[in-house]
Amino acid sequence: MKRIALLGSTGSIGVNVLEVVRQFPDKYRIASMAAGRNIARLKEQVLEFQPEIVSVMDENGARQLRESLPAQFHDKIVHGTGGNQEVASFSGCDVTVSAIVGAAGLLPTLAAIRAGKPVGLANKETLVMAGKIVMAEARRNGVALLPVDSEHSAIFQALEAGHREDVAKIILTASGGPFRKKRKEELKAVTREQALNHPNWAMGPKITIDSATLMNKGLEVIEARWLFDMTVDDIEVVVHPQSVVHSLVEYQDGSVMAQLGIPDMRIPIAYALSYPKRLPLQLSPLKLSQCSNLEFYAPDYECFPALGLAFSAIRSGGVAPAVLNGANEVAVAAFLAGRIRFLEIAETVADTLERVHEGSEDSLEDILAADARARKVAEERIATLSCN
Ligand SMILES: NC(=O)C1=CN([C@@H]2O[C@H](COP(=O)(O)OP(=O)(O)OC[C@H]3O[C@@H](n4cnc5c(N)ncnc54)[C@H](OP(=O)(O)O)[C@@H]3O)[C@@H](O)[C@H]2O)C=CC1
Ligand SMILES: CC(=O)[C@@H](O)[C@H](O)COP(=O)(O)O
Ligand SMILES: [Mn+2]
Repeated sequence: MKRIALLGSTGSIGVNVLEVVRQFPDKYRIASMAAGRNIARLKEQVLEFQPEIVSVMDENGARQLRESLPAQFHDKIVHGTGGNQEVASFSGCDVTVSAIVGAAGLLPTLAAIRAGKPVGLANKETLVMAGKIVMAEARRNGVALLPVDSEHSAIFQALEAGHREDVAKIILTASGGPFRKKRKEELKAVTREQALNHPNWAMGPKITIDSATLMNKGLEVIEARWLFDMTVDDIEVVVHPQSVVHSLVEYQDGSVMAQLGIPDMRIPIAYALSYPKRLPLQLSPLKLSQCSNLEFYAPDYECFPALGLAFSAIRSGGVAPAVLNGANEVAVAAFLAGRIRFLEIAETVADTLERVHEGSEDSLEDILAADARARKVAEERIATLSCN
C-alpha cells in the first residue's frame, strides 16, 4: 500500500489523482491532503478519503472546514504555507504529489524533498522558479522527482529506451492552444472564454491561459532543462495540434523515441505513482487508424512571444525564470479578471523582465524576493493599462 500526500486535491490534477486512487484502493491511500479555497469540495474529499492531516489556504477556510466536518477531523486541520509543508512532508506518507498551482507549490515541494519523500511533480512552477536548488536538494536527499506533466512523463519514458549520453535532443510538443490559427492582429480582441477553451485538455484556468499564450510551453522548456539536465539549445518545441504524441527524445544515431496516448492526465499520474510498473487503467485505447492526420510544425514566436521570453529567461539564468513566472501569474490573474487584454499578458512579462534582475539562482531567499518584486512591478504596470 502506497500512502500519498496530495497537494492541490481540489484542482484538476488533484481530482484525477483521486480517480486513480479510487480505482486502485488496494494499492493507494490518501494519507494527507491540501487545498486552497474550495471548502465544499475538500469536505467531500476528506469524508471519502479520511486523510490524517488536511490543510487549507487560510485560517478562515480552516474554521469553515472544521464547522462542516464531524469532530473526529477537527484537530487534523491545519492551514497556510506551514500547513501545506506539514501535509507535504507528513511522516505517514510514502510519496507526495505536488499539484498546487503556481509559486505556492514551491515551498511544500521542497519540504517533501527535504523529508526524503519521492515527488510526483505536476507543479512545474517549482522547477521554473528554483530548478537548480530543487534538483540539488533532490540529489542530496536521494529523492526521485517523477514527472506528472504529460510532456515530461513522455520524455521520462522515452529516455528509458537509451543511454543518457546518447541523447541528442528533447522535442516538446505543444498543442498550440485555442488560438494557433490566429494572426497577431486577431489576438488583440480574443476573450477570456475563448482563451479558456483548450482544444484537447480540461485543466485549471491558469495553465489553460498559459497554453493559449504558449507560456505553458515556455515553462515546460525550463522544467525539462532542470528535470533532465539538458542545455536549453538541445530542447526544441514543435506544435502538434492533436496532442497524441506527448513528446519525443532524439538519440545521436537518429532514432527518435516518442510516447503516444489519448490526452488523459490519469496516464502520466498513474505512471508517476506506479513507476516502474504500469497500472491497468482501462481507458479508451488510442486508435491510430483514427489519427490519420498528425501534424507537426514550428511555433510562431511573433504571435506567441511568451515562448521566446521563457527561452530568454532560462538563457539569462539567475532569477530571470522566477521573475518570468511571478509576472506571468499576476498577468494571467489580471486577464482572467478582465483587467487586461490577451496580448498584454506577454507584454507585462516582458516589461517586468526588463525591470527586475537582482539575485542569484543559488539562493532561495533571492528567488522569493525576486518573485515578490516581479509581482509588484507587474501589478503596477497592469494598473496603468487601458482596460482597468
Ligand atoms: N491540469 C492539468 O492537466 C495539468 C496541470 N499541470 C500543473 O499542475 C498544477 C495544478 O494545475 P491544475 O490542477 O490544472 O490547477 P487547478 O487550478 O485546477 O488546481 C489548483 C489546486 O491548487 C490549490 N491551491 C491553490 N493555491 C493554493 C495554496 N496557496 N495552498 C493550497 N492549495 C492551493 C487549489 O485549491 P482550491 O481549488 O481549493 O482553491 C487547487 O486544489 C499547475 O502547476 C499546472 O501547471 C501540469 C500538467 C497538466
Ligand atoms: C496536459 C499537460 O501536460 C498540459 O501541460 C498540456 O500540455 C497543455 O497543452 P499545451 O500543449 O497546449 O500547452
Ligand atoms: Mn504539459
